Amino acid sequence: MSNQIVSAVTIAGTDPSGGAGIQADLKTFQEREVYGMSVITSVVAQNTKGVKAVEHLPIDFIEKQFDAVWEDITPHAVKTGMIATIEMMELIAKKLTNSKIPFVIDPVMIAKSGDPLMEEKSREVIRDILLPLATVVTPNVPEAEFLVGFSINSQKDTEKAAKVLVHQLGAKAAVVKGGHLDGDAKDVLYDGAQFDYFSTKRIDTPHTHGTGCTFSAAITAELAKGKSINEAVGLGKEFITDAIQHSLLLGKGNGPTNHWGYRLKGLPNRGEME
Ligand SMILES: Nc1ncnc2c1ncn2[C@@H]1O[C@H](COP(=O)(O)OP(=O)(O)OP(=O)(O)O)[C@@H](O)[C@H]1O
Ligand SMILES: Cc1ncc(COP(=O)(O)O)c(N)n1
Repeated sequence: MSNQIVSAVTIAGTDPSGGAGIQADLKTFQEREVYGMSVITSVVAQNTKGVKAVEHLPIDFIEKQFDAVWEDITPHAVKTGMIATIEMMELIAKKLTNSKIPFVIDPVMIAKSGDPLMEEKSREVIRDILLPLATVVTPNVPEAEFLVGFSINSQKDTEKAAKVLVHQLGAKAAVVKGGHLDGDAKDVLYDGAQFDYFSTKRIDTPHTHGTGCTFSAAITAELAKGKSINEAVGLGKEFITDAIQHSLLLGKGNGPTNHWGYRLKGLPNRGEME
């Protein structure tokens, strides 16, 4: 194995309580042995109970962070999470249009707490200007429904949505996550040629704050290492499952996942130990 250091950057909002956003992404990169960097779009006062306030950083300052990373340490992959405004999306499109590195888009729209994280008028813009640049887009069901314009109630709908995300909206591959559907936690990957299914038993827990961020960051880290899309999604799925299985029982609301959960594989979780 070469000793080249693999790096990745996340462009997203913050979570001072550590479970979602930039903080979850950086913890995930670290656990995957990828050097993590970040460009902050919005500072969010939030915790496991919900969002209290949001401040967007000025566009020129977001651009300065972007340039500070890229002029110094070229990342091997990039992901976006919370991008609230049209101006932010236009900046990211300008910066990544000719980029050759894998680009994972987690099209974060509404937090699990129900608080909006993307302005409503921006939703069409992420679809129109960023999706065509994506190596992988990872919507949950409500986000996919908005992007494709029809409701998703079955696996057939999920597959149809994944095809639209690729063939009509221009992503190279799409993972439509089943976290919000009933039954097993089944995610559908479509890469333009075939479907692959990543399914686990649903873990009965309220502690799923930041699951989407963590999953997409793990996929980004594996793409940064040169893994194929299929391998990266499979490894990301294992990582998020262990992180949910061994969640830390922290906070007064929907608690965070455990980014070192994979190291506890096979051991009793904290709930079972009490
Ligand atoms: N209770 C659960 N048990 C097992 N896996 C789950 C559970 N909830 C979510 N997942 C998995 O976690 C990953 C993230 O999916 P989810 O649908 O929760 O994303 P999300 O809604 O975008 O997350 P968030 O907005 O909280 O960051 C997917 O692989 C999904 O299948
Ligand atoms: C900055 C930021 N990005 C993403 C999420 C989504 O996570 P969740 O839906 O679990 O609240 C979040 N809460 N905050």
